[in-house]
Amino acid sequence: MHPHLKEVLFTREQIAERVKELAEVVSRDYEGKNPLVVGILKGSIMFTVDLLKELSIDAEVDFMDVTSYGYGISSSGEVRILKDLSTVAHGRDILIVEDIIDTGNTLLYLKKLLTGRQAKSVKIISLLDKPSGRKVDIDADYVGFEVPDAFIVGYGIDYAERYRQLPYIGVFNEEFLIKE
Ligand SMILES: O=P(O)(O)OC[C@H]1O[C@H](OP(=O)(O)OP(=O)(O)O)[C@H](O)[C@@H]1O
Ligand code: HPA
Ligand SMILES: [Mg+2]
Repeated sequence: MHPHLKEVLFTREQIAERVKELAEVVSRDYEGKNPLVVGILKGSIMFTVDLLKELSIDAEVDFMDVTSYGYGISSSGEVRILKDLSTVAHGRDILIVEDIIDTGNTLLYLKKLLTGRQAKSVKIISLLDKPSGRKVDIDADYVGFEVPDAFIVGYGIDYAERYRQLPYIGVFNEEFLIKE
């Protein structure tokens, strides 16, 4: 385990197994459709790629880069678009792929934005859900695991841009917070 982590919550193997299960459910639900799978950068990089590999249906992929945390461990509340979709959302079945829902600010913003562009449907899949963090009323349609009230890192998820490359998911040890 990385020395800046307090504990590992999900191993590489547990994540792979859960991603496979989620992909089976998604493939069943989108049978005969050609969804636009939208990975939200940067946190969902690993989940988006691993999920795509397990889908048994045709799908297209695109990415949006949005951010609201910057270098801290609490949401600024303001969601900023750093990169928009390259694909037209109008009329598409969109599946937003997130790594974690915490306050819900990011997903509420994205769901409103894409619904406003007249997507045919907008659903959300999030690998992790932290219900204790929620500040706005939004939930994912598909969730991999619930996580406790702690700052999570690994498998794409960062603190101050670090730890994204870890193949497992764990709790960040706040003794290693960067002090300004
Ligand atoms: O439910 P919320 O409180 O909005 O938090 C969830 C979002 O916050 C993180 O993104 P971040 O802004 O850190 O960008 P990043 O993915 O590039 O790290 C995470 O990847 C989610 O997108
Ligand atoms: O627990 C978290 N860890 C990392 N990034 C996050 N963004 C929202 N919640 C988290
Ligand atoms: Mg982040």
